[in-house]
Amino acid sequence: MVFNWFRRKFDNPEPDSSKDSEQTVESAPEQLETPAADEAAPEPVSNEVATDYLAWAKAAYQNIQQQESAAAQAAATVAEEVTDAVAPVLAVEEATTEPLAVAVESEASDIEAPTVIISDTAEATTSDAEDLPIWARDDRQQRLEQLKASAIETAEPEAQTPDIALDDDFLWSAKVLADRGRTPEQVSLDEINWLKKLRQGLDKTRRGFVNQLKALIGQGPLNADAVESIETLLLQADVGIEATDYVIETLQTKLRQEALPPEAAIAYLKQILRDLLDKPFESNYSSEFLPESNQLNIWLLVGVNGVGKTTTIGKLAHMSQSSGYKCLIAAGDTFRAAAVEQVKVWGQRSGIEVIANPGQNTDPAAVVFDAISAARSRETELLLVDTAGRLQNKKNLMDELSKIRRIIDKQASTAQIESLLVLDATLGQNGLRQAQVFAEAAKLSGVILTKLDGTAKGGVALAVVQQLGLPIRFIGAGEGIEDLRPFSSYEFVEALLSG
Ligand SMILES: Nc1nc2c(ncn2[C@@H]2O[C@H](COP(=O)(O)OP(=O)(O)OP(=O)(O)O)[C@@H](O)[C@H]2O)c(=O)[nH]1
Repeated sequence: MVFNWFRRKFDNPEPDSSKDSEQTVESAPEQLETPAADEAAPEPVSNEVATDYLAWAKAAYQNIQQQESAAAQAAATVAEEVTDAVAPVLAVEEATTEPLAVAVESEASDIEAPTVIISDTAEATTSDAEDLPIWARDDRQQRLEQLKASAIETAEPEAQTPDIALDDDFLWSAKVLADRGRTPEQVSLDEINWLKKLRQGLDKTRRGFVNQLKALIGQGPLNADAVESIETLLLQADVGIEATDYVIETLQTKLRQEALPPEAAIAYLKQILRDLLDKPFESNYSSEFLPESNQLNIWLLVGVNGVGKTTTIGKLAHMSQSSGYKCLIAAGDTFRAAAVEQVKVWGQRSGIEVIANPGQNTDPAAVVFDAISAARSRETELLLVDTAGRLQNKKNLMDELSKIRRIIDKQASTAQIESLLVLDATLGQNGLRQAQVFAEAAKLSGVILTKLDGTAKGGVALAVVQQLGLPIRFIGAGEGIEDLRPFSSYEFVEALLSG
């Protein structure tokens, strides 16, 4: 099923401290999370709440099954049509066509209605209730059993098994979407898969500091020792000095005014983090970030070598194409010959054309010039420009980037231009140092944070926004083509603190 990642719609926008609490699952309006700053409410803990979320997740799960079945059916129908179309030829060339017909048929039968599996991890994770998020505790095991009994569809013996499991990750992802006002009918497998990935990606950061942080904050009003410990934890997770000071001061002010019960204190902390991540939207930047349809958008990706620019171009191209935009890639990293090949491979994966100059060390600005002309003649909506990360010295790199940017501004003055700095989360604070230089050469307008999977430095997202004043537009949490998605402060903070 095609899912437009740039136009995700939520009834509950990302919570904002100036707004009232928002309604969550329709059937349980009293179970509100994401409370307003001044009326932080506890996370839902009662059995009924967990039951409602489970019921919601089950409905979403069944909906996804249906979507996947329908998609498989549609694919099978197409394959059948291909078989039919091939049939007349078969009659003429009997000897050679028989194997072909078999091949087409087997392709069709490969795409049968999906089997749904309930993962064993659901059981495994319930063995230690203390490890579970609050919303998922209590008699969850029992309810999961009931769900299994009612939700599983019997597998066709030879049917293909898709990657759907009603496990702990699914339930957590479903809750995040439910809290934003989604109905079970609006949930796509793509979103569930991404949220799972995000949650898993932030696992190290969560284990490293968030659990200790929660324990400290949950103790009630902060004394000097607790403040010092929280500061240390935040700095260890690479949240940075400025963002750490902001978090501590805001938290302390609140806790001085009123004693918040542990869950309310955590909810308030979430609010502080979201506000910090969304701060750029208060001034120069729109919270919406998407290519404008039916016109040329140019996204220039810059950053030092190895941070993941080329990979990110490939993932962005795939996501944009599958969200319905006409895309083109400019292979502007002419410094590293392999980078051109690498970006071509990514282009091939999604059937997206790559404009490149076959010569080595050619002028990247010339490639960009050609790509803009090609984009115009092909009515491209999104042109993604890869750039080099390493030149002989910093001055060369910056001169080259300035030149590329000048060409874009001149040749495509009516295009929507975005200049995105790609930062590697595993580098933490160190990665931020180059940002200023790039800001001047490329006129940065946003950040893409890569490699959030497998790092304990996920807190760097907060440092990025606080120190650079730029919004994070996308985050990468894996090497796969679907492992990059638009950034949502709500989802990020939930994965960080309640995953
Ligand atoms: N785990 C993980 N690896 C990533 C992610 N994004 C990129 N990578 C990996 O990071 C490595 C470097 O990625 P590239 O895309 O080549 O980096 P680059 O910035 O284009 O590098 P240069 O072309 O040298 O400037 C590759 O092995 C990628 O697979 C991510 O989100 N998670």
